[in-house]
Amino acid sequence: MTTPASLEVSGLAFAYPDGHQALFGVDLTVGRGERVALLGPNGAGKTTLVLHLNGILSGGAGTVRVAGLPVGKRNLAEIRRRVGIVFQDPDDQLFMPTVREDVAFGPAAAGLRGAELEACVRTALERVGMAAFADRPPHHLSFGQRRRVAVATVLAMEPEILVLDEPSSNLDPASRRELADILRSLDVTVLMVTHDLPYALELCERSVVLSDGVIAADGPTGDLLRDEDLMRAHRLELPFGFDPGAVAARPATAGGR
Ligand SMILES: Nc1ncnc2c1ncn2[C@@H]1O[C@H](COP(=O)(O)OP(=O)(O)OP(=O)(O)O)[C@@H](O)[C@H]1O
Repeated sequence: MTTPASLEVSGLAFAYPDGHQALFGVDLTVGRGERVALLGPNGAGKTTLVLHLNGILSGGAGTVRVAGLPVGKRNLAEIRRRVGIVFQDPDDQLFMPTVREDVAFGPAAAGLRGAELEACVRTALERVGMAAFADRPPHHLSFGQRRRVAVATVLAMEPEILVLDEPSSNLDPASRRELADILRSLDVTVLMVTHDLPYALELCERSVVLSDGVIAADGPTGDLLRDEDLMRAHRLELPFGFDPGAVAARPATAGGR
C-alpha cells in the first residue's frame, strides 16, 4: 500500500461571507518529506488556503486531506494534531508562564502525562535548540527564540505537516540562518508561506505561486524565481542584486536533511 501524500487539496474554492471570492479551485499535493514554499502577492489567498488546512475555514467547494484523512468537523481534533501551524507572531502561540508549560500544553491536552510528557517536551525543545530555556518565561526571550519555541509547541504534537507563516519575518540574519538550519534538520513535511524569496530558495526545492486565488505556477523554486515574466506578472520581486542562480536548496532526504 502506498503512503498517502501529507497534503491533498482538490478543487478548493472559497468565498468570505461578504461575498469576496478568495480561492477559485485550488489543487495542491504535497508529498511526505517535501518542503514547499507558498508564494504570492498580498491578497493572493495564501492565508485563506492555510486556514483551510486545519479546518479554521470551511464551507466552500472542494476537499482537503491530510495524510489521507479528510478535513471536516468529525475529524477536527485529529486534523489539528496533524497540521501544525506556526503563526507569524509567536506571541499568538505562547501564553503559559514557562517555555516548558507552553510546549507541554498540546501533548498534555492530548492525554500525555508524567515521564512521557517530559520526554516529549524535552525532545521538541532540543529539536529547536531551546532545551536550556525550558524554565524561562517566554516573554523574557528574544523574538527569534520565541519563534523557535513556537515551532517546538507544534513539533511536540508530532505533526504530519508543519505550516509556517512568514518564518523569517523580524529575524536578524543570524537568527534567520539558525532557523533555516533547524527547519532543514527536521524530518517533517513543510509548507512555508513567505514573501522572503531567498529563504524559499534556500529551504524549499519546490514552490507554488498563488495569485488571485488560483495556482499560477508550481515547480522547482530556482526555475520559478528565474522566470522574469512569471515574477513580474504576480508582483514577486527578488531583493536588489540577488541572483537566484547562485543559491540552490539542499534536497530533502528523510532524517538529517
Ligand atoms: N475575513 C475576510 N472577509 C472578506 N474578505 C477577506 C477576509 N479575509 C481576507 N479577505 C480577502 O481575501 C483575499 C485573500 O486574502 P488572504 O489573506 O488569504 O491573502 P494572502 O495571500 O494571505 O495575503 P498577504 O500576503 O497579504 O498575507 C484578499 O482579497 C482579502 O482582502
